[in-house]
Amino acid sequence: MRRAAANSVCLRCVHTIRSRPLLQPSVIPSVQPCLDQRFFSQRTKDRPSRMVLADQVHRTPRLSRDDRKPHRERIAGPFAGMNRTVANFDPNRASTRARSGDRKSSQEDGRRRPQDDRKALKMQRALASVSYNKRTSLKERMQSYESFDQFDLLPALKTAAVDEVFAGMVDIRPTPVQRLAIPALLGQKEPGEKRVQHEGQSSFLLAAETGSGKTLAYLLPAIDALKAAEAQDTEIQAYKERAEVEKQRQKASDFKGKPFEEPHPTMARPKVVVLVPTAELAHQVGLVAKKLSHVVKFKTEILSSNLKPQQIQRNLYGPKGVDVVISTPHLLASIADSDPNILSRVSHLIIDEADSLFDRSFSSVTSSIVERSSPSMKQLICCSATIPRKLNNYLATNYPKMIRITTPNLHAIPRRVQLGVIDVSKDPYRNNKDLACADVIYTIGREASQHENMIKDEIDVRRVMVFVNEREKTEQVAEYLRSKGIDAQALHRDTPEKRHGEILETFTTPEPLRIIASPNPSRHRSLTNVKVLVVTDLASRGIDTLAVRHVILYDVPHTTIDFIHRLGRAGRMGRRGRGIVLVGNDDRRDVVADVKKSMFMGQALI
Ligand SMILES: Nc1ncnc2c1ncn2[C@@H]1O[C@H](COP(=O)(O)OP(=O)(O)OP(=O)(O)O)[C@@H](O)[C@H]1O
Repeated sequence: MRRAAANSVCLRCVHTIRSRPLLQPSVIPSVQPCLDQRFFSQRTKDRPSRMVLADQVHRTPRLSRDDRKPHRERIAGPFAGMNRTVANFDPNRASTRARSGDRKSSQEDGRRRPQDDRKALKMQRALASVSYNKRTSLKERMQSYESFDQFDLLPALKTAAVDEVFAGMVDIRPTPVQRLAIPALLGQKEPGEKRVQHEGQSSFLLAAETGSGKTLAYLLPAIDALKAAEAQDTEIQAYKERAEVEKQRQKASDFKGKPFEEPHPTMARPKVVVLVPTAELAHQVGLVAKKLSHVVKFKTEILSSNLKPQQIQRNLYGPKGVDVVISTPHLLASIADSDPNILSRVSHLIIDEADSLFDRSFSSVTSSIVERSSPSMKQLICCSATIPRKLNNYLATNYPKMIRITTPNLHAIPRRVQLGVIDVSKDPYRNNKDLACADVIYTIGREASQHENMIKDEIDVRRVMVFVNEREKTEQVAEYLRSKGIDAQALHRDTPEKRHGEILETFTTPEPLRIIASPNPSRHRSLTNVKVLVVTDLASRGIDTLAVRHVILYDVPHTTIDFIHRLGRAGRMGRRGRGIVLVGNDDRRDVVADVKKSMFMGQALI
């Protein structure tokens, strides 16, 4: 039977022959010249008795001309053109100067970089630049710290990070910003070495790409310093001793006195203060701090405008004291107005999203907190994924000795995030951005259902964020999407604060989201496997949307800074992501083209 089957094999089809490894050419009487002769000659010569592992797995096989075309290019729709191996920007857009510069540089000096022709971005000049030499030298420095064990942190703090923050994760290594920042903030020179204590005040800038683990990079050394100071604080030690004596006394069966109610010396006097621009971010950073405090004992309070004044009062002035406060600047400044001593013990002041907090709407209030904390402050840490030129100049003027820690990929959107551009002025959208947006979301849903992960009757749900420039637009777009059967919610500053956390939770939880597949799909058109959040920049900064793979930029962002933060909600912590920009007639196509080009080249935005 096998012989008969072998004779009938189409000899042009190598796959068929390969899929029958027992088939030998000797049993095929009519071997045609179109067969891959090497395949057969090798098999007859060596006749391996068992399968052997390929030794050229690292090499991409040479493909035939047709196969070389990337898969994405062949599909129509919003994702067409992604995953390219060549850039699809127009080479004619390069300025004549840049083109001649290119030629000259390649002729005269092969090592010289070609001229940067991203004209539209140059006009904006929003971001401060970091030289490429600096970026390369950083890469070398980062190699040295390969595990959290090499940091001179309290052992309990390392355990807390691994067991609580990274619970369930394997092969945990510090991220680039953690490799650079943790030793610098600790005062540690080499891996495994003990730190050198610095006297006086020092300031740091932590600048690293979105989703790169900046929160732990500043929290771990700050908590470490907090615990070290606590161990040396005679007032706190004396309090602990009194509390212990009282505890033993109360354990006695004949105890009749009052319980120990002496307020802790740290009551309303935190040592670590983290300032963030939004209540949502305060909550997120607070959760990380609370996870650490499960192992290393310290008290964290999250102050946000969601809380009633009585609650804030109770939390800050509770008898157990407070070590770490995470707050928005306005709220903390208003508390400091009524209790000027609240900032009197601050040793570590961290300004997360520093470019926002030193921007117009926040700068005076942020500066007032810096000033009030200054007498006791040991470290001022400014942290951001984007350093605008304005902030750069401000810091250079006010903190000339600031230690600047920047990662090699600062201001670059990771290459694992792909950018697709849809021209909504063309068919089939004809300037209907809403329709284009719904179409993209349906494509995401369809694509997901093609490799659906069906567990019992459940299906995986994709989470998509849609960014708009104006808050009115969030409701409008969400309503349109809902009318098309898409599960969309809007979030903006006027959304009741209590609902913010609830709405965001779907997008911030890293757990896979599954829903029960309906056995009788509704006759109305509806998309069940995608959840959409239409939002303004309220959710573009810091919010850790690990599960989001798709970001739709409904409006073209005003600056490269907004591009970085909005696209930064996808592709976090080494994951892959996709951004889709909807470009209309009134939008800056040149800016979008430059951003796309930069992303393709892996260059920093400027
Ligand atoms: N060393 C690590 N290994 C794996 N995951 C990590 C590591 N450090 C942090 N993470 C996780 O990475 C995610 C992103 O971290 P984080 O929110 O600190 O990023 P970020 O740099 O502050 O981003 P953004 O600029 O957007 O605010 C979090 O879920 C965090 O738990």
